[in-house]
Amino acid sequence: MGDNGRVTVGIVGASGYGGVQLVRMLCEHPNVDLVYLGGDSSAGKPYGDIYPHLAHRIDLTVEPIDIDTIASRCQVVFLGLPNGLAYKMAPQLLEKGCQVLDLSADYRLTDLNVYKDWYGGDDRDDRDVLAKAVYGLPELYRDRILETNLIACPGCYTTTSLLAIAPLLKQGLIDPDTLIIDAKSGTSGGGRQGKINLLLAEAHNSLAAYGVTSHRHTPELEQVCSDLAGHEVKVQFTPHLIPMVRGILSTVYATLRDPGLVREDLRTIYSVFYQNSPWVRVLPNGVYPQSKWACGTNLCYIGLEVDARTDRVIVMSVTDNLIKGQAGQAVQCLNLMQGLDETLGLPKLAFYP
Ligand SMILES: NC(=O)C1=CN([C@@H]2O[C@H](COP(=O)(O)OP(=O)(O)OC[C@H]3O[C@@H](n4cnc5c(N)ncnc54)[C@H](OP(=O)(O)O)[C@@H]3O)[C@@H](O)[C@H]2O)C=CC1
Ligand SMILES: CC(=O)N[C@@H](CCC(=O)OP(=O)(O)O)C(=O)O
Repeated sequence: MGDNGRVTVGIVGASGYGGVQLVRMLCEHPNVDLVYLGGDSSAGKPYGDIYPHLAHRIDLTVEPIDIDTIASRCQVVFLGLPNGLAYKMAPQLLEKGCQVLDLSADYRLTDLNVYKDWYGGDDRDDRDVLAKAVYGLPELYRDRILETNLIACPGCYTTTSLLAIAPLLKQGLIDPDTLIIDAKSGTSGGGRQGKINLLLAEAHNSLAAYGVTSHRHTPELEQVCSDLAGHEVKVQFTPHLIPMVRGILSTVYATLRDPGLVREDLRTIYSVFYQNSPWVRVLPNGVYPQSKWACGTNLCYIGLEVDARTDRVIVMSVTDNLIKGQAGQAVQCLNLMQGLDETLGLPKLAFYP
């Protein structure tokens, strides 16, 4: 941050869903000067032509991606690009002194061989840079985020699910082998670029699982769950596409080690765990979260239940996949990296009732 208390920021991939949420929030951020928007097919277009509802607020044109230009103007750069592009840009930006927040998966997996198994990128060999990346989930890694210049922003399913699971694993309350994550996402989770399954005609009035046993968020979930548990954890993760635009509901099931625990106990444990986390709300007993409550906000709402008949805990967690699940969480990390209050510039109130 400059001596004037302001930070110059650029967004690469500004035309995408993550990009436009970043623009929306950073335009209103009290410490940010948005000075660069970059893109590929959108380069050369005034931003207000791509998103006319923002034309009155932002007067920038999307520029071709040029590292020297970006580094000469920006102290901080957000990369909102498809997987496999950030690792080709981030090392040069870091070298030139920028802080980088990558919204893609490129820096999330700490083992490059695991990354290559799930994402490809056989030419990739940037282990030194990868070693500097910090997983950008502030509720779990706040201290480390304060000390890095490279943030690997988590995926939307992983953010929502890990916030539901973390207290259980960190405190050894469940048998990790029994962990099942059943998650449901709106279609904006697939981004703005056309895909047949995301068409209204395909997704409307329908509900289906996909990536069963093979979704690429599985190794990301297992990496963080293993870190939290202190030993290797395998996760059964099943995502579903549901006919709505924004939001994720993640329902987590696991067997409790102590069958004597009741939901009041767990609620106390969760409330203490998240007492310094302004973006996590643990709901009162018997209240289960609805995805619309988080829509448009950086909040994650968590509801808890215990089934005394099966000795299982059931944790339900909701976020807006584009805000806490993506762009909002990145802004939360920016705030921490700049020594600012982590709530600055982030939406708190949902669109809906
Ligand atoms: N959508 C979601 O809910 C979440 C997404 N993510 C991740 O965040 C990242 C961005 O996602 P999202 O915003 O949904 O993506 P979108 O598909 O909406 O946007 C992609 C952006 O990348 C740019 N782009 C595409 N190809 C290239 C290229 N070859 N060179 C340069 N720029 C390119 C596009 O620019 P142009 O239009 O100019 O071509 C566009 O601005 C992805 O890695 C995604 O996996 C993470 C969490 C949640
Ligand atoms: C509904 C939908 O398609 N969702 C996306 C998840 C978006 C995301 O977080 O992807 P990254 O890990 O690549 O950043 C998917 O399942 O691929």
